[in-house]
Amino acid sequence: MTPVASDAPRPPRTLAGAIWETHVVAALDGETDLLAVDRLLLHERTGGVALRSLDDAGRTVAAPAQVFATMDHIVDTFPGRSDDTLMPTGKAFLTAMREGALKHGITLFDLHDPRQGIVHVISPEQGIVLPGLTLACPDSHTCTQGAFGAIAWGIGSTEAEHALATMTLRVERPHDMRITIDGRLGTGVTAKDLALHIIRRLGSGGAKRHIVEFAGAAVRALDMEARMTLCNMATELAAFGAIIAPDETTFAYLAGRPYAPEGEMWDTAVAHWRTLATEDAAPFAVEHRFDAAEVAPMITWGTSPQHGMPLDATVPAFESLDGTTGRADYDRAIAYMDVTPGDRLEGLPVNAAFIGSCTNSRVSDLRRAAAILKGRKVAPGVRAICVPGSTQVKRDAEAEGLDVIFRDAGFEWREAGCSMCFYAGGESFGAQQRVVSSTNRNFESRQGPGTRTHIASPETVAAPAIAGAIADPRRLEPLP
Ligand SMILES: CC(C)[C@H](C(=O)O)[C@@H](O)C(=O)O
Ligand code: SF4
Repeated sequence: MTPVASDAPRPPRTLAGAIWETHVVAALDGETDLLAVDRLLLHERTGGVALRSLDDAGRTVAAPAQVFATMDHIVDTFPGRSDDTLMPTGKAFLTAMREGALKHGITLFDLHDPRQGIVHVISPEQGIVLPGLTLACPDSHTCTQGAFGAIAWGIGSTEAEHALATMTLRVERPHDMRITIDGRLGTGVTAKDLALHIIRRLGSGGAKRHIVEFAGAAVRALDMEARMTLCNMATELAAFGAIIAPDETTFAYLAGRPYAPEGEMWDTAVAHWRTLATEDAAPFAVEHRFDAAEVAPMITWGTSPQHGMPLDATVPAFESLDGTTGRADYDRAIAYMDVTPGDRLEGLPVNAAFIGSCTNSRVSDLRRAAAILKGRKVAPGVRAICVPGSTQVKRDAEAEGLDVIFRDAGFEWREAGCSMCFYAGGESFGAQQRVVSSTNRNFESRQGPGTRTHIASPETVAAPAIAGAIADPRRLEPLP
């Protein structure tokens, strides 16, 4: 028999393209594939709704062992927390999640479970996300988990219901984008600063319908927690997903995690994971290149993550934004944030500082903030809060004594959850309050009606907490 076309050399593939291909169950119409989903993650804010609706339709969960759920978005994070939510009318979400998980045999990391925490923090921590997998979750920051070399993307509740019932999803094939970051980040410059730098340049819609592969020497040099911060912020580029090729850093992080393979299975898995990389000459629809040496500590001045600026710069004039923000949006952002074009942000008094969220609440984030807080005190009148991303992070931080540093400085030390990253938790800083925050979104009223949010790295949040005004962590008053 004449050999068929499969003997023809296969065109080179991108990392995301290769993982995608191995998960196609059926090519549907046009650009849409039916994709196998290896892991489905749920949280109480959207997951309970999906489970209820599945029940109402008389369907069951296809593969409960591949579905994991947590309580994070609306849980009480006050010390010694109640078994409840601070969100008015929120109780129903918790109940639906609990009942649904129990009924369908889904593993739930409930309140008071040592594995509880923000979904994108606990999945890596537990070894649920692994290189080469597809992972979906009804939450927009799911691309955080692409840091492990997985295709991880956010879905809606209706899609979550479909995935629960079939472990497949209809997905429009995203395009490949590569963002290469050459060189090395400077001292005191973090993955968060890098992300804000990229978003400022490409705009908040800059990666729409793309899977962004982060590559280059500066990315290889990041530890897993920093890689997660970078991939997390790809959501603010409107990316479908973000991905980083797995390497020794990835394998070292995953080894021994509860749901990671063990023994011979681990060796087989790592041998496969080592093959997961973009092939030479694989085509990308879009390529961007950045020089890590040009990245400075960043902070946002406006109401979109694309409104970033170097911490020591001045609030940009409209004309300098190169068309990424329209005039009306610019004027509105300036008015809402009560900042003045041409002025520095440094020295602007703040009312609160928040360290937390799936972007920057892992132990390395808390460690770096604590290094600034050690021996110092939060300025009078500033409300300072630290919310570890998971109960495990909290315990690890406490084992190192970080909680003592935060508390001695005058920070509240909370239980794990999304907390004041967004208002749905039911707690707010208040109208016109200026907050520096290690979170990912500075939208109007994101942290409560009228609250003004400046996003930055944990160290750039710690410094204003001490100074009482926006301040550069590299230039704080020296300790006596
Ligand atoms: C509530 C949830 C669906 C939402 C999201 O999808 O991202 C939240 O996590 C957020 O960060 O705004
Ligand atoms: S920490 Fe914030 S951004 Fe992350 S999942 Fe929770 S609410 Fe969304």
